[in-house]
Amino acid sequence: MNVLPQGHPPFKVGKLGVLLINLGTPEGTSYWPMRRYLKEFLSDRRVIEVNPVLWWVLLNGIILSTRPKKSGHAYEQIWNREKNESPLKTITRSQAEKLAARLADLPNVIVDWGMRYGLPPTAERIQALKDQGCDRILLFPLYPQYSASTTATALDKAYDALKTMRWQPAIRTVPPYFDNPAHIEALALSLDAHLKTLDWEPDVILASFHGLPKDYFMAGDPYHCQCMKTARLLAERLKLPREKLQVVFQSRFGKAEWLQPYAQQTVEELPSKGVKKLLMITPGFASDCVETLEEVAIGLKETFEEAGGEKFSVVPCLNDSEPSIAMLDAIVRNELKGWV
Ligand SMILES: C=CC1=C(C)c2cc3[nH]c(cc4nc(cc5[nH]c(cc1n2)c(C)c5CCC(=O)O)C(CCC(=O)O)=C4C)c(C)c3C=C
Ligand SMILES: [Fe+2]
Ligand SMILES: [Fe+2]
Repeated sequence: MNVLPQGHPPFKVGKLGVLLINLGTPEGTSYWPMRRYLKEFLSDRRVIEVNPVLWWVLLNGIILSTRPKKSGHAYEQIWNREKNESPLKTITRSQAEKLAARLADLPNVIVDWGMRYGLPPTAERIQALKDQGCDRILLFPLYPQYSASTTATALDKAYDALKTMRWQPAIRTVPPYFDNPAHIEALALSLDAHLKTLDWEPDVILASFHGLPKDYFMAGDPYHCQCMKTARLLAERLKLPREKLQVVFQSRFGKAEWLQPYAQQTVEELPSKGVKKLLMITPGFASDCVETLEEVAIGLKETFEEAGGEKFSVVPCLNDSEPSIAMLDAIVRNELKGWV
């Protein structure tokens, strides 16, 4: 125990924090919670890079009056009613809890989780770790592939919080893990396990990643290349022929060109090319969310069936599965070297 001179302010040190940071999610599906979430998200200059004055007018004049209703409807379909929260939040919390249990043999490690947008805020969780005596913190943005619109903004937000601290903890950040063997292995195990639950063999497996405006790619964002590499390594690991595992990009927002091929268009065209049995996997999402559970599992299923497809299934994201927690555990232990 520290013996402090009289009048010395109390402090705690000697612990190590691991903070999982996910994107964030609305607190409810009705207009105001949806609007609050979308406003914070879509006001981020890392996400929307268009002219700020023009964007302010568009966002406040049009998007925030129409999008909350549309998105709220999508969240309604997938809401975790038992906990009254979005699945992204339920899953991220569980990932942190299970990771903490896996790391229990490491003395002094505290695992926590926070969100870039909404609750719990990253700043609050960094402060909570600091208050518990974490003088070293490993920040772990839960995005396998790096993008300025996800990884960088999550870290910016953490640095904003550090800027306000008199006594900052030492910081490490987890690099993107798109090609980490533990990640590829977890994806392969989950795809294999899912295939075993089907009584049919897919004609094609579509790996669907969240899209990004093409301009961001042209400006040097490595996201596209990292997605392609994840898909290639997964196909190689499973010894799948090249044409069996195809890459598409989903969730296009707005009218600008995004990374192609578009998921919606590809899924619509596949049945006319003889693909009647389709399996989808979403290796860019660490946790199931509205984009995988509603857009893919509900929306793209409908698209495929309406276009003449017969069988459709989606592999769940890695979530809090055993292979996923084993992967997080391996990544964290590697990044903590020299600290533990
Ligand atoms: C221009 C807008 C957007 C960019 C760029 C963008 C990049 C991007 N997003 C993810 C991961 C997720 N996005 C999610 C939801 C979501 N994304 C956008 C817009 C952009 N994303 C919006 C408006 C929304 C909200 C839902 C909607 O209104 O459609 C989510 C899900 C969150 C949840 O609560 O479930 C994730 C995850 C990545 C990986 C990415 C860039 C590579
Ligand atoms: Fe997004
Ligand atoms: Fe590339």
